[in-house]
Amino acid sequence: MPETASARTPLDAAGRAALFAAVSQDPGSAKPDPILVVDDVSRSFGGLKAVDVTHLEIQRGCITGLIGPNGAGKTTLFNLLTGFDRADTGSWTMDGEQLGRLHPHRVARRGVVRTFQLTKALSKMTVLDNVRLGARHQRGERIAAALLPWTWRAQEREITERAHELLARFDLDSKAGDPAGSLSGGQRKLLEMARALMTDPIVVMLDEPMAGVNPVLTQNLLGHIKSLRDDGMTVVFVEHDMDVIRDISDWVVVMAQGAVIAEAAPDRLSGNSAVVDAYLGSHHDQALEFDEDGNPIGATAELSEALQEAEVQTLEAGGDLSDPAAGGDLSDPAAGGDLSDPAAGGDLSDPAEADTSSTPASGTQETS
Ligand SMILES: Nc1ncnc2c1ncn2[C@@H]1O[C@H](COP(=O)(O)OP(=O)(O)OP(=O)(O)O)[C@@H](O)[C@H]1O
Repeated sequence: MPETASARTPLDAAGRAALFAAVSQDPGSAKPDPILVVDDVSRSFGGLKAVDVTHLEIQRGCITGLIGPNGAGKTTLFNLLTGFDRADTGSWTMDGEQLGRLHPHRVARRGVVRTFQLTKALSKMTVLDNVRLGARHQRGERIAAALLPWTWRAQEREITERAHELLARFDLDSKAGDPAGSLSGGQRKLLEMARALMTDPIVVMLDEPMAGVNPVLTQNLLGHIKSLRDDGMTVVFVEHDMDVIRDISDWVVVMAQGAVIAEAAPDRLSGNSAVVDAYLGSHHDQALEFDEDGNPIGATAELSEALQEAEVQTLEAGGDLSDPAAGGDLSDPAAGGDLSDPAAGGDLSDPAEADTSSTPASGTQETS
């Protein structure tokens, strides 16, 4: 049996920062105490190599954010590591033990669980039963146990008690008897987390836990994710919102086109040229998108955020944004800045050289 997460002492913020102080930003960088280690994992769909990760180490007891443009391979990597899909090549270990090619419930028994981008709550089943389902295959598979009613009855009782505890933890206890389909999007995310915790996991992988969640519940969810780390668990999560990434990640891994292309502490991300290149590269032929108030949305928001960060870092580093002739206004899409040619506006991959100052509108909103 794996060591349970609750048996481990969590690190405080200073301890976590110290852990990463000497870690390099190179893709695949070594961590002081990796819990998950991935080697040469690849997965293709037809001619498309969705995942092609040479080496990746996930630090124990911390929150690692996994970011990357749409289609970068983040969900596919989650699927591979948790047994929901089969890798073409490669291996990965948890605490030195091979996890590759195990079925999801066996991966869960080794202590690695995941949640899904689209929540899988069975809508007609009660909230309580959905959480109880998380305990499937936990211990009840053994034939001897199944033949002894008092054994499984005791186990059923334990499972129900644990499910109630978790529902209380995630503020869902009052909904225990309701059909899961009646929950809001955010409450379903909480339900997913409660279900994932039924096996007392060591590593929790959350696929876009904030997607579709209203801002009030987002804060609540963030608190819950931090509490997993406080309980000694290792968390890996996929997220698009950079504010969320900065708020809760101890370390960030960046994927693009299937590969890990960079790693960094969250406050160093925007200064990483590979990261800015990946976002620019992936969006160069997409139309920019704004809501009716002119605020960037979707991929455009990610791009805008990366560029604004580059701008801030340039200023902090004593750079000069004052020469309008040198570049378009990349921080204010409403001004009609042309993102098509980074070279024309200074090198955005290098904040020290970037010039993101204002110019008159050029009129285009295409990045191609
Ligand atoms: N079952 C599948 N069949 C065919 N192609 C797939 C399949 N699953 C994923 N892909 C493709 O693999 C690539 C990586 O997809 P994946 O969903 O892992 O990316 P992602 O980084 O999670 O993207 P997003 O942020 O949009 O969720 C994409 O081009 C996707 O279309």
